[in-house]
Amino acid sequence: TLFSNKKKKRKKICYIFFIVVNEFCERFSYYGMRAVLVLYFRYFLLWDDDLATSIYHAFVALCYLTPILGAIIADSWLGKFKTIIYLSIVYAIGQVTMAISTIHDITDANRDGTPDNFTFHIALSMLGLILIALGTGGIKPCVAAFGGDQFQEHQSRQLNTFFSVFYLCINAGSLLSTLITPLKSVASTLMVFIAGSGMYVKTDPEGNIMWSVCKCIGFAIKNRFRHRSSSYPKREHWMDWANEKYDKLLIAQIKMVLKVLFLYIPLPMFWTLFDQKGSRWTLQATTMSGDFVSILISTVNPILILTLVPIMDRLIFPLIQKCGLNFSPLKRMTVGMLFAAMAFVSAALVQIEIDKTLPNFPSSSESQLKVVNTYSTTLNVTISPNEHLLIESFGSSADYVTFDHQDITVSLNTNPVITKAFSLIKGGRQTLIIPSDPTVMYLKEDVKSKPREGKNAIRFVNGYTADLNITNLDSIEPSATTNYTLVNQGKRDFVLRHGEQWCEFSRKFGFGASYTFLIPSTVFSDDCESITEVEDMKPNSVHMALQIPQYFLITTGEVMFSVTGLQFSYSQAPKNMKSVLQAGWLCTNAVGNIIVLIVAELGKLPKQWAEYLLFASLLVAVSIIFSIMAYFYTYIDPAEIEAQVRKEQGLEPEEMEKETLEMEEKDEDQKNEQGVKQTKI
Ligand SMILES: CC(C)[C@H](NC(=O)[C@H](C)N)C(=O)O
Repeated sequence: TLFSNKKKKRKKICYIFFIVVNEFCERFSYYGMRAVLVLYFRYFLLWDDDLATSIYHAFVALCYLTPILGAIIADSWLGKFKTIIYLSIVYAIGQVTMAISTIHDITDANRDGTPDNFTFHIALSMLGLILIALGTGGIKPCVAAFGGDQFQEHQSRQLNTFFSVFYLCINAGSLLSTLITPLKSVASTLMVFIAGSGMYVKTDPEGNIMWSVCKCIGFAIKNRFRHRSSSYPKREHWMDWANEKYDKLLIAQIKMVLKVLFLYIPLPMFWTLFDQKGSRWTLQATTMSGDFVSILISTVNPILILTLVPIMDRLIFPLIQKCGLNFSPLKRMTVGMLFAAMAFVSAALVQIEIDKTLPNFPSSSESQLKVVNTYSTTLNVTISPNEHLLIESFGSSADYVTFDHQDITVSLNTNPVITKAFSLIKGGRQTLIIPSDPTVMYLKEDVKSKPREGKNAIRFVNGYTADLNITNLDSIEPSATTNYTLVNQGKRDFVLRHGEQWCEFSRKFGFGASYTFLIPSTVFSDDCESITEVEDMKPNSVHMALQIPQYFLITTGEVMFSVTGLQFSYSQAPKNMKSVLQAGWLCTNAVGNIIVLIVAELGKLPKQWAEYLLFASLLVAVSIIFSIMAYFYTYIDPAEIEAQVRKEQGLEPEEMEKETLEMEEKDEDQKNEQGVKQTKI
């Protein structure tokens, strides 16, 4: 017996391995593709930021809505195993379609590097994304529930460990996703999953269960309405009004599912905060300094998950249990929400620090102006009505001057005095460039937000007497100013050239600054030494390491909320509705994403820190509501309830046991048979 038990255990570990590796590969593919999706929209389809982010969030939301479809297919028709196989094929076709849509040569007849027919590429990529959403979302509830199905009722501890390992694999896949191409991983997902085929415990679908559930609920509501008069005796539960027509077992199962789904109503708020990691927090990072921006953003969450899940499972939760505290799943989820709220408080505090260092940008009714003087002497600049600036040669005004009107007149104390009228841009920042011939002074538009991704915006004013060529820039005419170019942090070299003459100019950049470099007429004679720099925008000074506490808090929250939610959704679902409840759980994520899309993108508060605090307060309020709902929730053992109902229906426990035994024996025979077949092959 001992030997056969050990053998069974080893076998189980083996086929659980196939399932978790399958999840690893799938998440690898999904996150790998997701990481480059916004870039594809921005730089291939040439969409603007807003459209790219909206379509991205809509795609993510779709990926978490399609689980309902997958669950219906699995529980009512194909069973989980076949659903995973077929939808994985759809998934792979989606990835191939998406990959084809990125080949610009297909419509680039004139070979200029730009596709000629954007509509074709957009249509193809949208089709690809829909197929991917169908594939990834469709299989998601099935894989988790299918993994859970491999355990027996008494193995609740192992089941919890399975879900923790399952979650670890999700995050390991997400972490490594940038290293290997997504396409290969979809193919390997399928192969890994099929490889374990002969070993799995496969539960059969029980007819069109979803249709029966809907009909049963519909009947209960109709019947209740028909018997609304007080002369009819009350029933314990409104679903009991379906007793006349429907099987007691089905009604009991629906009650279990509805109870859990009701509990899920407040949960999307957690995901609303969680999903802003990828949007608001990423933007926050671009206003900070530190040279690990991209690494931090894409890897900190999965790395923390990989560390925190084992710590929680092996240390924190057992310790809490040893202290005699009952840290039930719903309590864990509430605490998880509070951690997420704390993460947003931490983000707000960081934002307040950042705001102290940010430039004072103009409001929509104001205009800002700076003056740069490349004339040969110091100038007295008067901007009507009463702004007087003294600006040295090859220098600039100390900071931007803010005007609440747009029409200004500028006078220079040259001989004769030069006066010129300008109209400033409302809500904009501009620089008045005074060249060597001040009569042609002109306005140049400046950046009015922090350069993206911590880059630096730089431009050059040519005070040299002839055209100049600068590395990576078009040639600049005398007195002209280049447009901004974005450069990365670190030391950058520029070579300035005019005919045979050249000199090299080096500059070390921080993060998120903006500079105007003034090139004097002596540039070649002093080997670029005399180039002066005007700081239009200071580099970021709040270090990105300050974001670590908020990532730590939200990930701790995720471990408590998400891993527990996954286990809870499986354990509280009746046998034939496991995937449906997994899908319901995933839907809370979809709704959270939709809220981000609507509330966070449209209803922006003027102060970012205030928005963070608002979200934190909302989540605290929601977690209080959830804890009250959880207080009234009684944990159930679905198998026990089902057995009890069966017993009430007259099916003797011995018969049931016999039935179970027969099924187990059948399963074992089937597996042995397949094992023999495989050996023969
Ligand atoms: C959406 C889920 C929370 C889960 N994501 C993660 O675990 C992230 C990577 N920490 C998933 O199933 O992708």
